[in-house]
Amino acid sequence: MKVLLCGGAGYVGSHAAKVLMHEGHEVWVYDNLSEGHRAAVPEGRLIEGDLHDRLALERALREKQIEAVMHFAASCYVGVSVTNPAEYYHNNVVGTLSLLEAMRYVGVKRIVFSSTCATYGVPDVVPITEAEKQSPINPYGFTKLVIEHALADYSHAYGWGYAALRYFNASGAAADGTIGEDHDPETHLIPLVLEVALGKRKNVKIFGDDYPTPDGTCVRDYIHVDDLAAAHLAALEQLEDGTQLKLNLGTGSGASVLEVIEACRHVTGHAIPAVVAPRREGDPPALVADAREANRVLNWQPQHKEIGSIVESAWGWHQKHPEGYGD
Ligand SMILES: O=c1ccn([C@@H]2O[C@H](COP(=O)(O)OP(=O)(O)O[C@H]3O[C@H](CO)[C@@H](O)[C@H](O)[C@H]3O)[C@@H](O)[C@H]2O)c(=O)[nH]1
Repeated sequence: MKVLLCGGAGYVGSHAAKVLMHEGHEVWVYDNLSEGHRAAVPEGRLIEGDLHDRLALERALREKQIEAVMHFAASCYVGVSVTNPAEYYHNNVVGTLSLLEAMRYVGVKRIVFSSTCATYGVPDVVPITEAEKQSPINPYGFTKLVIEHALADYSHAYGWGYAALRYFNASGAAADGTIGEDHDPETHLIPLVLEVALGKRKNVKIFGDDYPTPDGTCVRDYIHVDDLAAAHLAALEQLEDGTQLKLNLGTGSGASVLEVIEACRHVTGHAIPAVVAPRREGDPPALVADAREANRVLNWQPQHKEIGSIVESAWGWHQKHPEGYGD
């Protein structure tokens, strides 16, 4: 299938591109990437452009005869979304509507959308099923939920087939060490902890140790980025007119901030000093997926089930690329 990956030079998108190409799909990456991230895009597959440039998107869809879109491009920091919501509504809502309009004009009716467990807010029941109420507690989660609603409406009105994949915490790096996680600025826990191991930071801050969790620190469901990529492929292959998939992508088990730091100490052999800091605004105490629906519908199982193996793959990338993509 001919597939356009919006934001395909980013962390999850680049891993999905690799998996799709491996399975014989024709991949095009549409991205307004930074110089260094060119290394994350397969040779000759890049179309440079902005999500807000609807005409450029239409051109890409038409010229490459795209049959389906995967949409990864978004601002994705929970904390920043609280302090700078304007950026989040602009990029994640306005930008995505521009993409959906371009698809509508050109007649592309299949989309796999990167949604998030942040759409659930503070869940009533953990592990979280897809039946949980969606009541985000930060702007990031709201912007993703808005698009989930738009897709349901587009599917109903225009017959689109879509999958909203609610990622839990994407982590790890490709097994061959060629691509990995490099955000600017970096705010994600695992890369930050590994930067301490690399000597790039003095210590890691633990954002709150007084949460109602077993050790007082926040619990998250860390899912390997290659497992996310495999789920995208499976979802793409299921899309038909009117398909509506809303699925949690997680492993089904959680790790606390302290457990992640401990796993990093074990894998790297470094002491990794940690200091307790105040809670970060917008953080729910525990987010763990009930991923049985995705396992069933996509016939998909995560291969990495332990935080240790996820950290190992991330450490492989960080050791080889201490400056990330170098920009
Ligand atoms: O220096 C740090 C960074 C993070 N944390 C904690 O570590 C956990 C994980 O944080 P982070 O890696 O920033 O991920 P989340 O805030 O959980 O958000 C990620 O996971 C979401 C789903 O929950 C995705 O949708 C977002 O895109 C992605 O940023 C949270 O409890 C943070 O409070 C720290 O204690 N210290």
